[in-house]
Amino acid sequence: MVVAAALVDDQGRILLQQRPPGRPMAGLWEFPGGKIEPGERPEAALIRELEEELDISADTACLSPATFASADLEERHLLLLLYVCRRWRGEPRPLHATGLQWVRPDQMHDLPMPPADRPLIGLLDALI
Ligand SMILES: Nc1nc2c([nH]c(=O)n2[C@H]2C[C@H](O)[C@@H](COP(=O)(O)OP(=O)(O)OP(=O)(O)O)O2)c(=O)[nH]1
Repeated sequence: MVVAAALVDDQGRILLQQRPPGRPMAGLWEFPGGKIEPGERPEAALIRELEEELDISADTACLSPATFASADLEERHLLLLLYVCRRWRGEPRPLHATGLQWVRPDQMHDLPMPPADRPLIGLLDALI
């Protein structure tokens, strides 16, 4: 079970981060987030991941459940809960990622992204 955020800026662009070398799916552009730890609430996990990965602070009230992805991932099954977040404190910095970029949903079709993320693009386009 993974939580991830579509951080949306005032131009309707979404922040993607590039997975670093040496890890599964290296080089692919993903939504910031990560695994929920045992006993952790999903929103708390996402707030923690946003701090760890981007050095930003978000409040639970600003995390809107948007959609989810369900996909087979090698020997496991991935359930990815995607939240939309339009308000946070701080300027995102790539603490874990190779890079960051702000993109409109329609631009995501041209980016290498994890396969599970593909069905989320159209939904985000309609939501934002
Ligand atoms: N964060 C994120 N993970 C995604 C996306 N799409 C997708 O298939 N995944 C997969 C990749 C990984 O198998 C899993 C996330 O696990 P991860 O290893 O990146 O998470 P983590 O930050 O908790 O890392 P760690 O504890 O294993 O170091 O979800 C996405 O858009 N964002």
